Amino acid sequence: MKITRIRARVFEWKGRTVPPQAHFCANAMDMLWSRGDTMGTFRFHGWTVVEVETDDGLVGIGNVALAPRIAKQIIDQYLAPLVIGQDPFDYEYLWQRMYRSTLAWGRKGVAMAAISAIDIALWDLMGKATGRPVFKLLGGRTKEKIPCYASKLYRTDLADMQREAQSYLDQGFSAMKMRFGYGPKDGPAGVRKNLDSVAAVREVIGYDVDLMLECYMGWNLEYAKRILPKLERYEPRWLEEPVIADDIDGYAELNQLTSIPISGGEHEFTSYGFRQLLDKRAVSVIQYDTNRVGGITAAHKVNALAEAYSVPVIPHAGQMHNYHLTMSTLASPMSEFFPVHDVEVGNELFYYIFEGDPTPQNGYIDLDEHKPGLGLTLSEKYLDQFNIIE
Ligand SMILES: O=C(O)[C@H](O)[C@H](O)[C@@H](O)CO
Ligand SMILES: [Mg+2]
Repeated sequence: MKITRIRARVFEWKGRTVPPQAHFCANAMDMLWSRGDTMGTFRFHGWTVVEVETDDGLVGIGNVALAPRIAKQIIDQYLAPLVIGQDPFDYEYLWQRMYRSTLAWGRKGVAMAAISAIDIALWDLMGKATGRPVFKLLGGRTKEKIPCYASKLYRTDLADMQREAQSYLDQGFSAMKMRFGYGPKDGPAGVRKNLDSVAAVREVIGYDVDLMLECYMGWNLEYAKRILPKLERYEPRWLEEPVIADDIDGYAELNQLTSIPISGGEHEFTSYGFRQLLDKRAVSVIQYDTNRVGGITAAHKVNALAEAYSVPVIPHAGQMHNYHLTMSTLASPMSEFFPVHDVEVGNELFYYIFEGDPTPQNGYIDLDEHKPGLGLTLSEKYLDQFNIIE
């Protein structure tokens, strides 16, 4: 089988979106003196869909959500020429070819996200060519079904957050993740508001349900050191991205500070990046996203590393490209799940572009072992609500 074409299209949402609310999620831009919508630069209202076509008519599907227009340019101008004419089963060679040819400016960020999209498509192709789901090519079924945690609970009015938390309990979830809305710039009053939001959710869900806390890089080391001890009483499953991804020593200091596990990795790339996090004991939970980290080829390597360090892998975002990694290794105990709702931050846009993602039943999802490849198709339902850039 030979690759004949790489088609990268940018899907830009033009449909209705939920207007941003102040303080709905702390983030790295909050550190800067700016007013208005600081989450604006962290919206995923565009997504690049990659289709790898072959000479026997099979088409593999990959995706990338980080800087989709730039990712498309990198794919079209640099990566496609490296893989066209090649055999998708030479995926390690092709991964090295894409990685080493862009090392001078790639390695992390959008170049690695672009490589991820092509790599995911290669694995989809290998599954389709062998008639097996991708997880059966990686390690097979390690779980009867995959536990998942409901992930939204953006910082809004506490009563609304309590109603949302209750709705996840009613759907059978026994784990959920909430977002903090305040950080260093908001002072002691912001600390109080952060603590009040955790108390409010705990009041509804009790302590027999896992609660994860998301900072999305919106704090700094000094602030995190002050608030962490105050959070211990709420027994969080983990505290996520308290500092920026480059502050690995800050992560390591926080991870040793209290009983609260520190998680991260959705903004880290390749097995080299995760080796650093693991060697420094910087995280107690690894959260790469397969459409960023280097695709399935890189994620599979990180899973092996994590297993050797006994650090669990709970990939960012759920979505099919991550579910196959979780199903195929004991190192990954569960998945994130973004509830389906109107387009807001944009993580949920995945459901408007693709069909095939499993719907949770009572807090679990399962993968169909009779569906070859990733098990995704492009949805026709919302095409009129996208501008598509060929
Ligand atoms: O862990 C997550 O789900 C991410 O940090 C979210 O995608 C981010 O958008 C903040 O909610
Ligand atoms: Mg996160």
